[in-house]
This record gives sequence, C-alpha cells and structure tokens, in this order.
Amino acid sequence: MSSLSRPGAVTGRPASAKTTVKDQEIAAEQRYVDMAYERLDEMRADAQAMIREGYRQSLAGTKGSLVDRDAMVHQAALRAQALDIADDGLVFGRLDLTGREIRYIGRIGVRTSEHDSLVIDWRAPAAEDFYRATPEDPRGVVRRRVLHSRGHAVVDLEDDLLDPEAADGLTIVGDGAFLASLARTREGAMRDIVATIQREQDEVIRAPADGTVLVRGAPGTGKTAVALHRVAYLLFRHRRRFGSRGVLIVGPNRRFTAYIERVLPSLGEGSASLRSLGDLVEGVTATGHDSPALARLKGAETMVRVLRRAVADQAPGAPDELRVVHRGVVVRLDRQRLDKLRNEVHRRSRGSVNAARGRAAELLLEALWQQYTDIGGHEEPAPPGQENLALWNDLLAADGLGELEDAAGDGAASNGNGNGSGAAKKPEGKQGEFTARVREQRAFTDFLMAWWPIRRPLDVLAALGDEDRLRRAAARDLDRDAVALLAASWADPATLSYQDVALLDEIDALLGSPPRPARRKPKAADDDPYVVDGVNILTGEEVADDDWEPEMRELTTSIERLERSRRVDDGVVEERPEYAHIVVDEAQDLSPMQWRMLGRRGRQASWTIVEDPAQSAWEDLDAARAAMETALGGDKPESRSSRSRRGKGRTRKPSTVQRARYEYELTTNYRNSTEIAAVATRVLALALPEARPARAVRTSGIEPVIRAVPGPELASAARAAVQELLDQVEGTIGLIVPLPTGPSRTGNPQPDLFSVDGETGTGGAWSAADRDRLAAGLPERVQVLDVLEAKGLEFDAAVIVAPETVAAQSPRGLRVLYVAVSRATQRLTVLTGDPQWTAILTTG
Ligand SMILES: Nc1ncnc2c1ncn2[C@@H]1O[C@H](COP(=O)(O)OP(=O)(O)OP(=O)(O)O)[C@@H](O)[C@H]1O
Repeated sequence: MSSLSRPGAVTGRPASAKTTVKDQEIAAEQRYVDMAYERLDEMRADAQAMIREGYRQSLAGTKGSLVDRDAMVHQAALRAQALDIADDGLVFGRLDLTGREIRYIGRIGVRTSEHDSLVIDWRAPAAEDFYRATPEDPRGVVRRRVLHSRGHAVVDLEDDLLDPEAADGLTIVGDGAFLASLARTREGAMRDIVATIQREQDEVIRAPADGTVLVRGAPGTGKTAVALHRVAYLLFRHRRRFGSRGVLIVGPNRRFTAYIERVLPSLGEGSASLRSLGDLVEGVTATGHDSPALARLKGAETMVRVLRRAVADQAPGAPDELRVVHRGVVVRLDRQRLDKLRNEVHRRSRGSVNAARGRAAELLLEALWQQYTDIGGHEEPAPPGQENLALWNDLLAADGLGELEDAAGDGAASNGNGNGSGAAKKPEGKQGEFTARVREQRAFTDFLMAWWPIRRPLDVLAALGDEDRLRRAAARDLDRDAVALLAASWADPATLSYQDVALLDEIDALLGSPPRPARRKPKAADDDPYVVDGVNILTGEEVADDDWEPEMRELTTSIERLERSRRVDDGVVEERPEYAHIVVDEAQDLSPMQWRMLGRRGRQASWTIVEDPAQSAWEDLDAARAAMETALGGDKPESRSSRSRRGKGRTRKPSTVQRARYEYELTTNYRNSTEIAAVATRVLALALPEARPARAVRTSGIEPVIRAVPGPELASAARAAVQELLDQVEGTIGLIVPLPTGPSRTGNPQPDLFSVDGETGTGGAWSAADRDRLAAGLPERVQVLDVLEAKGLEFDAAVIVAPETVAAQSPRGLRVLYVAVSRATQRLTVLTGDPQWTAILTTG
C-alpha cells in the first residue's frame, strides 16, 4: 500500500480567491494519477517487448519453441489489451484507512517495478471496502474518495466521511457528485458504474461463484449493471474456470444487447458471449414479437409434446411405397407397413431422429426380406453371403450400436445372437445376400433419403404451417383455434419470432446430429453402397477420397484454439455450446420453452438470474418458474430476501444436498427522478398492488406531463411532444408506442390482437407502417419503439403514447405499461385519449 503525504486542510472553504481547497486536493490526486499512468506506460512497453520476444523465439523454429512463443504472445497480447482499457479513468477511488493506510482503487491493478501496489483492481478483495464501507459499518475506512476524471485528468472529487472520530485532519470535499452523475445525459449506450457501485449492489457482484444468484429489483435499481459487473468480477477471480468454458449473457432483444454491449469491454472483459433470445440458435436470427396470444401458445411446455409428435411424423414429400426387385421378384412395402416401421424406428432410437437413419435402413431391409420370404422369393438358391460384415458394422456404429460379432472368426456373420445391444438382427445366408443386393439398389437408397431425410429444425417448423400436419402433431393438446393461429404464423418461415427460436432449439434437440462417420478410416467411396455422388447418405458427410483422418488433427497452439472458438462464435462450427456461467437478464419474461433452451446451454453452469416479476409480460409465471427450476438443475429456493436487513447475514448458507441458491433484492432506483418514479408507482399499484416500489434518490423538480389527446390526433401530438423534448434534453428520447396491430406475417388480420376503433377516440391501433411514418425525419437520438422493445432500455426523456391501449393489449398489459413509464431519467410525457387515465397517472 502506498503512503503519500496528505493534504492538511480540514474544510472545503476556499484557500485563496483563486484556488479552492478542492482545487488543491485535485492537484494532489492528479500527481498520484500521473504517476500511475507513467507506470502504466512502462507496463505497456513491457507487454509489447514480450510480444516481440515471442516472435523472435519463433525464428528458432522447433515445435516446442513455437508453442512457447504462442503462449507468450497470447499472454502478452491479453495484457496489452487490458492495459489499454485503463487509459480512461484508470484511478477512480481512494480509501483512507485507520492507521494512515491509503489505497487507490482503479480499473486494473498497477504495481511499481518493485511490485508495490500503486492501484488495486476494483475486483480484488482489498478493494471490497471501497464499496461496502458505510458510516454504520466503516470497516476501518475513515474517508472514501471518488475521483472523477476525463481521460488522464482528474476533474472532480467527492468524499464520504465514514468515521468522523478518526478523521484527524483529513479534508472532506464534494457536493453530491454521485447524485449529479445519475442525472447525466444518456448517449444511447450503457456505461460501467465501477466508480459508484453501491453496497447492496456490490454484494451481488461478489456473490459466490457456484450455484444460482437470483437478483430482484424494481426498474432502475441497477440489476443489469450489476449483472454485467458480476461477469467482470467472475472472469477476474475465476479466470481459469469461467474464461475457458465461457460466460453467456442473455438479454431480451437486439436493441438491448446493443445497449449494454460496451459495458464489459470498458471493464477489460471482451470474452463473454452476449446474445439476445432471438440469436441463441446458430444460423437463425429472430426479431419479431408474437402477439400475446400466440406467444402464450408457443411458449408453453405443451409444445414439447407437440414437437415430439411433429418430428415423429412422416417428413413432407416422403414416398408412400417402397418397391425393389430382387432376382426378378418385386418386393413392396405399402404405406401402412411403412408407418409401422417408422414408429418402430422412433421407438427404438429414443428421439435422436437424424441419427436413426441407419436403423431405419436396417428395419426396412428386414421388412423387405420378410416380405420376400412371404412371397416365396427365398426358395432361390443361396449365393455366397456374409461378405458385407464390415459394412454392417459401419452402419451400426454410426447409430451407436455395438458391432456384429464374427462368430466363425473368419469374417462370416454369426447367427444373430451375439450382438451386445440385441437390437439388430444380423443378416446371414440368403438374407445376407438379399440385403447386400437390395441395399445397393438406387431404388432403395433414393427411397431411404426421401423417407428418412436428414431434417433441419427450420424445415420441421415450416412444415407445421400446414394445418393438417399441425393438427396431427397437436393431438388433443391444442384446440382448433390454437392450431389455426399457430399454423398461420409458421406458414411464412421468412419471419421468425423470439418464441420460434426456442421451438427450433427444442426441435434441434429432438432431431439430434446426423450420425458421424465411424472413427476408423472411411471406406473408399467405391466400396460403399451408401455413398451416392461422393456423399454418404446415412451421415450426410462428403466422403474424402484421400487418406486424411480428421481425428488425427489436434489443436496444438493457443492461437489455433482461439481461432476455433472464434469460428464457433461466427457460427462456422455449428454446435450448441455449453457455458460455465449464464446470466439471464429480464428473466421474468422467459417462457417455459425459452428456459428449456437455456437449460441445454448450462447443464453444468452456475447462473445469475436478474428479474422483476412486476415487469413480466409472461402470464403463467408458475409454469415459467417450474421450467426455470428444471433448467437450473432442480434447485429449490434456499435463502431469504436480503431486503429487510443490512450488513451481515444477507444470505443463508446453502445446504450441502441442494445446489446453492443466493437471493438478493436491490432497493434503490438510480434511473428515475422521484417525480417520474411517482407516476410509475401509480401504475405499479394497479398492476401488482402487493409489490413494493424502489426508492428513487434524485429529485429534479420537473413534473411529468400527462396530456389528454383525442385518438386521431395522437400521432401528431406525439411528434409535437418529441419536438418539445428535443429542445429540453441533450441526450436520447424514446417514443414508446403500443404493440403493432394490423396484418400479421401471413398477410391476414391478426384476430388475437386488441384493435381500437379510431372513432371511439381512444386511438392506438399502431401498425408497423404507422410507426415508420412516426419515425420519419426524426434525429438519431430519438428512437421509436414498441413497449416490448423498450424493455431494459433508458432514455433522458420518454413519450408514452396511448397507455390505455398498452394496458388493454394483453392480460399483462398493466405490467408492460409499468415498464414503459419507468424508462425516463429526466422527463416523461404521456399522451392518452382516455380522461380516466389522465386521472390515474396524475393522482393515482
Ligand atoms: N451504483 C450506480 N452508480 C451509478 N449509476 C448507477 C448505479 N446503479 C445503477 N445505475 C444506473 O441506473 C440506471 C439503471 O440501471 P439498470 O438499467 O441496470 O437498472 P435495471 O434494474 O436493470 O432496470 P430495468 O429493470 O428497467 O431493466 C443505469 O443508467 C445505470 O447505469
């Protein structure tokens, strides 16, 4: 720890006409900060030298030195990257402790060349007191000082005196810069809060890394900010565990992920994957919201049963008859027999549909042989058989079955009792000859590819756009209206909704991967009857005609490993990744199907779940909760809320049997002024009377504007309100409108959407085109968005259009409205066509 001489003044009064005590304090801190930056420059130079040295070593050229070089260059590059982020606001805090110890806190740790600490990384244990100390529990801190900087320059200071008894000549300066910083202009992207993290937030950030951390809090309490800082903390403290297996952060939509994407890089952490619920499945992007009724259907766990039946149904275009000729005898399998066989394959292969093509081939051949013997074809003289044992073994291995035994030890097949799985009957004698011949026939291989195609999730979903097919899959799980509504939404596969993505993932899990080629060297294409035009029709793999064996290839250097993980990120390697930690933001909106999708990505993960049930658009919270518990690994809640008690005992120790669960509640609203928070509280009282609002800490003196406007004039009133606000605030403005109504994706009117008759004067039937017209010509700092798109975002000013429509659009409309009215930091304008709503929002 450093021990600099301290400034001696004890008050904030001016020391002279020109130089205040604060100026002197700033100058003293600037000297320290300059010293830290000088050292940072040296560390940067060291990192660059290490990179150069790494490349120099590579000239030696041996494999060992190549790996050494690689590791060295990689480490040095990471270091250089981390040092770069500290260029802005390297030092932001100072603690003066009892015993005259001083600690400077910053974005990264900086040490002198003698390894003395100049700046402590904010995530290190020694920095914890900076965030946790309070006047009631000073933890040895006498004074906490926040340094506000612009680039390398310290521009302001703010002190908290935590232990007046021990102040002993320490200067205290500051004038509420923290509160002032909350009112700052928003620039459209979230910023880190590393200098001003509050105690209750810090407890979440540093919560244990195992199990599940569940964070609740009203709008603006910093849930998102805290979750992101927790990721930076976990990656810093448990780099090996979370850095290698990865951290996934899931947000509701792309606007939201774009809004928060700069926070982690500004904290020096670029390695976490940030995805919206529409981007979680490789190769698919969804940006559309379903109507509330449609979302309810698609999100319910009933869909698991429906999709299971859908993948077990005959593929579209599958032939109804198989016909082959053997030794002049025509052998047929009709539709009925084929349906039975298909069910049999599904029954035996337990759901992994794409991997079961080999088994399908096997059962077809068996059935054909049966048919052949039934019509007496087997009375023909037996040719030499059994020569295809190896080929069968490939086929079975591809399906995950054991190998056929070579009972005679000379390559001949056994009599069918030797297979460990007992699932496959082995062809022998005449049957062996029959199957070998039939399998080579083009009629058979063409049939197999069409009858058991390797299916893609999108194809399966699109096929459910056919009402008859969907009705078969739905059985009794969906009524007629539900089938019609769902089929209409899938008839045009060009547009996918957020809920569709979870369904695609479910289908993907049911389909499984196509079978991989056997681990041995692939057969030459010429020998393999399942190779058609260079493609193995069982596996879908191209058959290489050289000796290249993929399993021999190893990734030897970290550059190669990095390259591979990058390729996975780019979607080049299409595998469903699993993560070591998953952060779910706005978790109150997840449907059971979306929880299942996340669960598949975090089977071994620890979790941070961030939610506010009062903002939930999802109706059946109990079903969602049950699905969440399953996704998390069957945890039951373990500990109580931390809200009522400060300080010690905020979490209860988890039992050893269940996975740990830590629950927190954040209670201070840092976003809204008290005036705007009052309007939000009135809506909350209607939406969820038992919910407790958070405490807003900043009063602006600016009352929200609640204006009654006749329905037809809403659009022009909205534009006028935006023009007014453009003069009043410097930063972002959100123009928040009801969910779009009007034609659905299929071009038909959406029968399930609330639509207001313009003549009643309540207005608010907004089509996507209306919205575009509204946005035309507005400057970039104005965003026009619907209420669901506004989730998690914030603006300097917000205009809410037609709250009465928002409230009526779905059973959870009031909660959605609560989201909308809690987005603004400085100014709020609400335009309503319903006088009742003017009263509700003004006086409650
Ligand atoms: N300790 C803090 N210091 C400074 N700003 C803070 C602090 N905590 C939160 N904020 C700011 O308050 C605003 C709201 O934070 P955030 O978006 O994380 O809240 P939230 O609880 O996720 O809200 P919502 O439920 O509406 O999504 C952000 O601008 C954030 O930077």
